[in-house]
Amino acid sequence: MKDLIPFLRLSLPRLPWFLGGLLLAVLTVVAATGLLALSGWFITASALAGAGLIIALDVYRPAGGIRALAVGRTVARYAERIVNHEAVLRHLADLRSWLFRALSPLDPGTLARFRAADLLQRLVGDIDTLDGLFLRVITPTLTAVLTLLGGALFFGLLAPLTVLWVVAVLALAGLILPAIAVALGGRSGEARIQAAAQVRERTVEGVQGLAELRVFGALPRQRAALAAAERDRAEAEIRLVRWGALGDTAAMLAGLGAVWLALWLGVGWLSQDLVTAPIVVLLVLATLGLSEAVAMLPGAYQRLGQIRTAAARLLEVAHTRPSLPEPAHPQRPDGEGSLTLEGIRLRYGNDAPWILDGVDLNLQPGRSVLVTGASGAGKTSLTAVALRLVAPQAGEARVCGIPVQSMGYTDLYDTVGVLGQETVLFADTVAANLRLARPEADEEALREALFLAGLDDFIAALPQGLDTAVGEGGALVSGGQARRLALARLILKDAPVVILDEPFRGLDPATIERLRQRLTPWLSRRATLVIAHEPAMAPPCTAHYRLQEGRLQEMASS
Ligand SMILES: Nc1ncnc2c1ncn2[C@@H]1O[C@H](COP(=O)(O)OP(=O)(O)OP(=O)(O)O)[C@@H](O)[C@H]1O
Repeated sequence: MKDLIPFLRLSLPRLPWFLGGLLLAVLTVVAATGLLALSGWFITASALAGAGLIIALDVYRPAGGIRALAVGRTVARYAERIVNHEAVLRHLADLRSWLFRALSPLDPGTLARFRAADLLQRLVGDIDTLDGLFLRVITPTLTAVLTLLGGALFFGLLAPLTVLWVVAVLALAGLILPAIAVALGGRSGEARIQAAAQVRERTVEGVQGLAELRVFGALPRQRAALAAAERDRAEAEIRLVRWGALGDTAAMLAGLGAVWLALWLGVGWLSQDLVTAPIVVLLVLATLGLSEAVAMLPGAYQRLGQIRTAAARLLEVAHTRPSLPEPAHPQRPDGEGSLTLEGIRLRYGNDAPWILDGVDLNLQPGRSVLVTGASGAGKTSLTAVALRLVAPQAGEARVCGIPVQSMGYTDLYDTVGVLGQETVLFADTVAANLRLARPEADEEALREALFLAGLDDFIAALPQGLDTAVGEGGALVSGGQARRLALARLILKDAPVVILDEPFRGLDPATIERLRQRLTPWLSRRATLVIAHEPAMAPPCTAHYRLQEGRLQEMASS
């Protein structure tokens, strides 16, 4: 149950909404019960008055009460639905931004522990499951407790105290049945959540890799795996529904038991002249109304298993810490941008070979260094050290003279601009994708950046120009254009230190030559590290090193 406590704490900002919803839920049950009881009392009293057994009967007040309760019940039910759903939807939105905030500082290595589709399931499906915590568990439980207490008070005032046995039967059913429901539904609920995650993973991967699956004839296997995951989910769901139906039946039987008890007690008191016949009918029907509050509980608690599993899955993400957390007292960079690496030694695992084995590098404003090397030589790992995405076993990376581990991520990424191997374009316009780097950039700044990235002609030829949509991941532009859009975005950022990892990958020689010329003046004002397989695939640099066996060998410098 302790997995649910953080979510109760997170719901506190929405407490007024939840309390309002609870109040309305109680009002709904009270109005429904009151309507049933008062109608029964009124019909019985009227019948007795008709038979001459009651001499004077005020018909106006009970009739008015019945009308008020009938209208009140409908209005309260409607308002309860609106308020409770508003409360839960706001709370779920809070949870999504809470989880996203927990995810955002995670470095790629830590994030890679979760599969993308699984994260999506946690952000969407698991958070949605938590709506049951308030709508189905907490609010109905408190409603049942409050209405039973109210019922006990009301019964106690009207009839001998032995009537409390009736409430006790309902309260006992409200305790025992949910406990049984939790025990029976727990495993199925957990299985349902795991199976739903499987279904989402298979579906997302299947859609993402559709072309590959089709080309390699693997679609039938993917379909079979998806069908198996769907079967598991359906089986878990059916088990849950079965237990739910059983719980509902048990709750109904307990309610009927309480009604029979009320009738039995009432008839006994009637024969002793302790109560009148209309009051007996009122007690019996009020018991029937109160049993409704208990009837909701088994079904709700039988879903608690999946709510708990979803909560645990969310906490797993929320408790994940980046392997290189933010420093407690970050140092702010000032002065000119520079990047230095000193004695860097890096390997991925204790027994793994050294990828970087004593790397020194010094980048000052106006100095650009090209690092070439074979595939797998460790070039990208070098940039990862500079960006504090991995921690080297020895040595230190400094930006503006400050060790990168002492800098906050925001300051680090404000100072060091990166064009990584993989860049992401959002399903938005060219302008919006560029303004990600500088939201306040005017059109002239956007066009200047596009010119430096060699995209001016391309954009000028588009009917919608800067407002052209690029599609998800840049699907509506070519690979080379997408890469240059990412380059233009980096240029717009105007960071004093720049890392370009294979900036000209996928470009033709003529475009490369144009970019080399345009980028040279821009790069000359900053400290630049360029990674490429060969010098022809990089802008002109002041020094050229080759990364081999974990060390940098100087090839040329000017
Ligand atoms: N997160 C990681 N965990 C384990 N090994 C890794 C990780 N990242 C890189 N490696 C390994 O480190 C070595 C260097 O990888 P890196 O990506 O730095 O090479 P690269 O020179 O950039 O290669 P390429 O030119 O092909 O991009 C490779 O053998 C790679 O498998």
